[in-house]
Amino acid sequence: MNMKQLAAEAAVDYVKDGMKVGLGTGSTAYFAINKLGERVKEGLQITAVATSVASEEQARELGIPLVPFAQVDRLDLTIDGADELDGSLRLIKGGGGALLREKIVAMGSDRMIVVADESKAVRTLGKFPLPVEIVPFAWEWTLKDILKLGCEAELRREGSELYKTDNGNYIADCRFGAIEDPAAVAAALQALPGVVEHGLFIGIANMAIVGKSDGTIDIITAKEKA
Ligand SMILES: O=C(CO)[C@H](O)[C@H](O)COP(=O)(O)O
Repeated sequence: MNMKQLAAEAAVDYVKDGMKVGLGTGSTAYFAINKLGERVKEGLQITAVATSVASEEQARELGIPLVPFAQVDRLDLTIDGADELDGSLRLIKGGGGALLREKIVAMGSDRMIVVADESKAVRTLGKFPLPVEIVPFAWEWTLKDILKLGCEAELRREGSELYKTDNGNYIADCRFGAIEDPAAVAAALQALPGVVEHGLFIGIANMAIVGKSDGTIDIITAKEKA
């Protein structure tokens, strides 16, 4: 079994009858949603919300019951991937462009389980360019502000067009190099008016399940959320 699938399916074991579940986005979350679909067909009773149009479509095709946000206050558990994770369960997310919805859903969940293959586990965040969602209005100014924070950054493209998120915004992919102080970078980005959200997830994940090439998994846990 591939490492992403291994991690994703192990995470689905934590989903129990009656839970409200957040569905992540990306190729690892894909395996989790697929497994959840199988378990729903076998009788598992859950409701779910999705973090992207793609995950919503996948869930709908599999018959996973989706609920409008208006009908749910908090989720029990979100399962989502990551582009990088460190030993303190700090994450870089947004490689798939869904970071804003992913952060809203993860922060509205009692628990977040991150699923990843072993290539995502790093000592220091920052090799993967940090995705930052920015509004299209005056994006040139916002990009200049981001560059002043000491990174190299460029707007993500999709073919000849600028990439647009499910929310109609742009993504600036920012190369800070090794991010020694993720909280400081997060605060600096959040202070910029054109920044909608950044892909640093700090103090949000409770557990990571990492699939390894030898067919085993590593589990990294953090303190429960306050
Ligand atoms: O943050 C994400 C999407 O916005 C994904 O979780 C992240 O990019 C990991 O993706 P994959 O599981 O395909 O490697």
